[in-house]
Amino acid sequence: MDIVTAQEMYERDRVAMEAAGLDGKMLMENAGRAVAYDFLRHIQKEHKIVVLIGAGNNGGDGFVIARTLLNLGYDVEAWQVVPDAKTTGDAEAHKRIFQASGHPYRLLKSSEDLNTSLCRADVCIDAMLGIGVKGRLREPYADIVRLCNERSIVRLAVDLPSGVPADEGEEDFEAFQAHYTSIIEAPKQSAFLQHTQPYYGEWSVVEIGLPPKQLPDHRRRLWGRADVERTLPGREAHSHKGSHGKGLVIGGSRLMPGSVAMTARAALRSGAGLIAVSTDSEAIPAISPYVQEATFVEGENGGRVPDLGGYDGIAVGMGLGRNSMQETVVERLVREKETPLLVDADGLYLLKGFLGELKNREVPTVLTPHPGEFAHLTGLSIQEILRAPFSYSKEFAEKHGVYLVLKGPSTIITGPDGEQRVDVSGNAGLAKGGSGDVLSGILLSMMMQTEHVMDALSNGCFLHGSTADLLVQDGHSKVDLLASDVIEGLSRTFRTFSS
Ligand SMILES: NC(=O)C1=CN([C@@H]2O[C@H](COP(=O)(O)OP(=O)(O)OC[C@H]3O[C@@H](n4cnc5c(N)ncnc54)[C@H](OP(=O)(O)O)[C@@H]3O)[C@@H](O)[C@H]2O)[C@@H](O)CC1
Ligand SMILES: [K+]
Repeated sequence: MDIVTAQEMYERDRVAMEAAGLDGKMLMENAGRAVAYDFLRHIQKEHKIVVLIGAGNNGGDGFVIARTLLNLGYDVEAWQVVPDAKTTGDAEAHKRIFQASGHPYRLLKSSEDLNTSLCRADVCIDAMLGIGVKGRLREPYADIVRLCNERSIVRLAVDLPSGVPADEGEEDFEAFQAHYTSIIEAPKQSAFLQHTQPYYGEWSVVEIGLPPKQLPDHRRRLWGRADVERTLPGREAHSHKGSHGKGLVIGGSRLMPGSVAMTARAALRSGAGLIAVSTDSEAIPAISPYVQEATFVEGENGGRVPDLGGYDGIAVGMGLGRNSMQETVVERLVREKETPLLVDADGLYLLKGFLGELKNREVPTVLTPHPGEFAHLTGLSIQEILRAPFSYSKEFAEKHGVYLVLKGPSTIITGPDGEQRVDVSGNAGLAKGGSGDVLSGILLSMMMQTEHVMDALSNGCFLHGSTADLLVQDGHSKVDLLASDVIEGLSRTFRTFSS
């Protein structure tokens, strides 16, 4: 499913109209009806429903929604919150159809009148502003949004909660706080940002009849279960351990043996054929009982860099430490040109001095920062990154020729050519030490089993997050879930794909 900016959404509508001969009124009818039927899951016949209608096309959708619900026998009061002269074009045409169907609407004169209606209502549908919003809400919208947010009422939003910008980059706004949003045709960037996503509540997407084959490909999409089903590699009957990749995990230290142990075990649990661990010799006794299947290479302790030949993939950085000897290891790995490399945690910290050399690598380099680590790599603040993660990821990945996995509740995976995928699986149970180490192991394993790196990374993120989701549905809670539980839970997720 594509993720769009406001501009890209307008472009899609334009293409649908030009290439397929659809017109704006038709699309509005499709949108309003699809949203109205989508809302039926959240409303009941005895509910009193208020539909708030703005001046633009989002308001036009509101007239279609109100008419559809009234035709179905629901108790609906339609409120146009702007003077009549403000509604024009397709929205005005649908207002006429609404009236011709025998339905009256109310015009907002004062917010007290509306407040009286809201006091009696059970459900409020926000069809005031959608992707056309610019800047902070003006009156009367700001006042109405405050009234709605204060009331204990079911709040449903059409396309976007009014006031929420469609695109990333905007921080100064006030908005309708929806319990549920019915998004038209494609989710907008703001459905995935930490500061805007909470305004959507739960959401899903309704289809309005745009011709999929003619639409521009903006190369930014949500990666879901169906995509994983399509691209996850199977296991051939005649395969052997060498067929699924021989990986090297470099990291861990005497005081931090667990991280690298989890990476190695997660890689094996997600299908890697062989895993070697290069670590401080003093850490080996702590790691080996946890991953009996791994072999060991005496590692960077004392400045020794392990022999890097013969591996299909290398992951470095988990529990590695940050001193000059470890920096030498990272430097050498960056200059090594034959093996795909994944860099995480301390490895990212040490990588900063060698960013300029990444472009020279001839095989994939994958960086897996959380926003704090990405801030260190870019010199930006965490807040700046969270405000515009799509743009900063794209800029960085293209500039350095790397794959970037920016971790978070919505993980953004960006390729060196700027393609982006978003994974929203997972839950707050993953906000614990060790989660990143486990993800690195899964990603290393996926990279060794799938030639298409974007698919490997997207699938790896999905396996990690959806395992955590499965575990909190059955057996665990978000409080007690440990990163190591996710490793052991991977088998359950794989079994859901086994056919
Ligand atoms: N064919 C299509 O395109 C389809 C579009 N569809 C639907 O249309 C929606 C997009 O419609 P849109 O472009 O008319 O924008 P919309 O969100 O209604 O807002 C425009 C109004 O907002 C006002 N306004 C702006 N900022 C403001 C502020 N800060 N505070 C207060 N007011 C502000 C602005 O006023 P102005 O600045 O012009 O005075 C103008 O009146 C989209 O989300 C989807 O729901 C579907 O029907 C499918 C087909
Ligand atoms: K809205």
